Amino acid sequence: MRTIELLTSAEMAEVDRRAIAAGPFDGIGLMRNAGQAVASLVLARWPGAPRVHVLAGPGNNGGDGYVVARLLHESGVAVSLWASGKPRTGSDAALAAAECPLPVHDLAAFDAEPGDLVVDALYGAGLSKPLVGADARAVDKVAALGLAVVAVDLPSGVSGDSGRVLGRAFKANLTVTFARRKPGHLLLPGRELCGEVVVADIGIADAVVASIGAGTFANEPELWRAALPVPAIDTHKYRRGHVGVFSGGPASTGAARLSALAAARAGAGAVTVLSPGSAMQVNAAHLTAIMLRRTDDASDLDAFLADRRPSAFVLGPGFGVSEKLRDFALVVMASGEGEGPSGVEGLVLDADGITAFRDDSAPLFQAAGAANAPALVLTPHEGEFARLFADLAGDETLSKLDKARKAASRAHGVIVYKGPDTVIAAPDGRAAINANGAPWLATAGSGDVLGGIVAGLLAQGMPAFEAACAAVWMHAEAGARFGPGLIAEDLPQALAPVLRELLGDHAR
Ligand SMILES: NC(=O)C1=CN([C@@H]2O[C@H](COP(=O)(O)OP(=O)(O)OC[C@H]3O[C@@H](n4cnc5c(N)ncnc54)[C@H](OP(=O)(O)O)[C@@H]3O)[C@@H](O)[C@H]2O)[C@@H](O)CC1
Ligand SMILES: [K+]
Repeated sequence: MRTIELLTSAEMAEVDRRAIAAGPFDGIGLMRNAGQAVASLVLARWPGAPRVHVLAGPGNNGGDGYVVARLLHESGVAVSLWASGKPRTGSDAALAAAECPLPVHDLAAFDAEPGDLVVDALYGAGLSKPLVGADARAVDKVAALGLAVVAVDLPSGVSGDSGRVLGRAFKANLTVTFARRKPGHLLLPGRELCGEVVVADIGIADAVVASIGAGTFANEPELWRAALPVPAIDTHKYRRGHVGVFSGGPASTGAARLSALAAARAGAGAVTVLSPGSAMQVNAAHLTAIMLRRTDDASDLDAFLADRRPSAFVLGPGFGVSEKLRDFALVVMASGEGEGPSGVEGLVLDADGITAFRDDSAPLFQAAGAANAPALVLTPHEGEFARLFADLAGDETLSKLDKARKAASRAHGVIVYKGPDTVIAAPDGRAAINANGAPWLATAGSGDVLGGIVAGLLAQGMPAFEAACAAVWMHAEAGARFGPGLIAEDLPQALAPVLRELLGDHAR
């Protein structure tokens, strides 16, 4: 089971409540199902483990652990059961503990042999403080012995909401979670500590999950595939959208050309590099399918908007932090003023396009909030995010997900907060976490390509949140498939097979 909603701990608790109210399983019923799912995976994946150590905490995560211990014991596995704290009288966990015939050892005395397996059922959704004392010692001992770990719901110490480690955490080989994944399974460092994540069906109906109206998703094609632009048979190039990419001066034109190529590969019917006069020659020497137009000031841009009806822009890559950049951005964002929409679907601001607004973002964000304004998409990496949203970046209480959401709401735009766990957030509160990235993507010019893909999709009328999510996924997928040796120039070409697969029958 792998559906794309991600549930916070509060949402998961509410799902549990509603599932129990709807039946057929009560709390202990769900817990037995959860324990059964974990025990089955342990038996299937580690059939030869000489001994399984189940570490059980005081809450329902520990309750799952008592079920696992009992089922493995009933299957003939040698099981040692170690407890940290006691289940509360009358709780489901207390019932599960009462059903388990094994002796309970104090976790403080935890010991194991190399080759044994650990089932970590100390803390899950209810993690509320750092692991200390016997819990922390157990983490260290397991690491020192190099034991394989199966985590129940989450590796203990990892926050399901933020992916952060509270004090110390287990590093699992396999994490078995229930009903849906949680943000902490995708956000770093949580994702790395989970190992493989399996989502087990414990009898909670999809309709119950849907009733929560979760707004956080794993960024997978299911989220946006239906919104991908599909060219009609009778299409012509301008109906497939026209992207304008602003070029920097003569010594820094490459970034814009990378964006332009990527926009074209993402399906824009036409792409124009808007170049300062001083860089016309160098751009002309390097462009073939991409058009070129001299654009020195706001009146040149106005003329382009009027003559060529562009539908999306990329501004920032290689441009230089300047007053001119701010002017251009505000001209594009104001292009929706007047009677009806202008036909400009969106503006992607990347790199210098973000930095240029560091000291005065209000006019940009205000323009983005106006009726009929083109969609604003900002694609900051961590450093750029901190320049534009210093207060959010420095707030230790916020997860990366929270930060991106708050920034999107403030900017009235879509935020693509880049990194190995890129978060895409929309001003309406939706957010997605990307997890198909690869280290090869961390290469100069990679971000320019991403900006171009977003604009290429926007230009074809794809809604901004979906366009940003699709672009992030496609960019990562193309990079991951290319693998070692990847440079940014390879990425636009590498998009083609990814797009072909996504479009399926529409690609023919
Ligand atoms: N029907 C259901 O609901 C189902 C739930 N399921 C399972 O339940 C899990 C959630 O259970 P849960 O809410 O009881 O939270 P859990 O993670 O066990 O921890 C809470 C306890 O630990 C304590 N504690 C926390 N951190 C601590 C620390 N660092 N050091 C020491 N103590 C610490 C905390 O103390 P407190 O915060 O109250 O002081 C409290 O006593 C979920 O992950 C899934 O596995 C499945 O069975 C499916 C059906
Ligand atoms: K756990």
